[in-house]
Amino acid sequence: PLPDRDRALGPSHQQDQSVYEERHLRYISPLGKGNFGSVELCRYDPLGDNTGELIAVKKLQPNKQSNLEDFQKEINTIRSLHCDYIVKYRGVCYSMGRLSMSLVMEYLPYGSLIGYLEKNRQLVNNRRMLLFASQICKGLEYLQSMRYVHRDLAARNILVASDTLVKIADFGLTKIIPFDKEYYRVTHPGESPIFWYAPESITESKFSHKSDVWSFGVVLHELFSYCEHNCNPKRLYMQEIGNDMQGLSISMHLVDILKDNWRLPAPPLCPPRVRHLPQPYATLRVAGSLAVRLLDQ
Ligand SMILES: C=CCCn1cc(-c2nc(Nc3ccc(C4CCNCC4)cc3)nc3[nH]ccc23)cn1
Repeated sequence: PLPDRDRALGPSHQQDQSVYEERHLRYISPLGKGNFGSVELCRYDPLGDNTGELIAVKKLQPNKQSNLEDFQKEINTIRSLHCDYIVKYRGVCYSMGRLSMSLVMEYLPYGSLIGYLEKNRQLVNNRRMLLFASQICKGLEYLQSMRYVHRDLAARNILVASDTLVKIADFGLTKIIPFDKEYYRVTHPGESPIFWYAPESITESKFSHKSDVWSFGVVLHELFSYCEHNCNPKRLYMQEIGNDMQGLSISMHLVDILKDNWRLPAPPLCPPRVRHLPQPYATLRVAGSLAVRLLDQ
């Protein structure tokens, strides 16, 4: 491609580009589905010569129960986040005469952590796994410093920027904790990823920094299971709950076994020093420093 100086949009202009014109957006391929929308790979090519940058564009799913208001909250959330371990906001693209809008983000070439671990299992050793875990910790710690609760932390929502960098993505369920409280209570649980939820999130719809730390624990399990689909959290919990549903809802069965202190079994390949992490670490700072200390061993 042309050297930066010859491109109409210099790197600095591209960096703080905030409005993308739909007419210069070239659709390339689908990237995935998130909360409230689908994400596509596009090239923003104002010169029309294929030298434009690759971007990830999240479009609002028109039919789903989501609405433009929630999507705008998601855009405001991601726009306010500036952290190496959180996917970067690039701007917005209006269409249908500002009636509809899309969220433009940096494109992370390696995709979600699930696909990456399944494909690169040999490449990723425990040291690399702990590096990823410490990066997710740092991203979550930054979110906590901004009084955000992510509420949907799971390997499917972690993206891989390179062989040594992962980032937290998809802020569709993220909420700000009110200044006078320690938690956020959700009114409409919607389609909840209950197998990543802390007990109080299931029983009282309460979400806090501590419930995000619980979900981080489930992500650690996914990491050290290499995201193998036959030992993902949902499958392991459903096996433990058994098929004797006795009419009780799955979430009530799940809360029962958690209250009986049943926990996801440590993955077979999980190194002993990670297996016996002190339970439960109260804050991410502890979790993060644990991961870093384990790295240095
Ligand atoms: C967060 C999860 C829910 C929503 N979501 C977000 C994205 C997303 N993806 C990517 N890159 C990407 C790169 C390659 C592949 C491929 C596809 C074909 N098969 C192999 C893997 C997939 C994704 N960059 C992004 N930037 C901002 C968002 C975003 C995708 N889904």
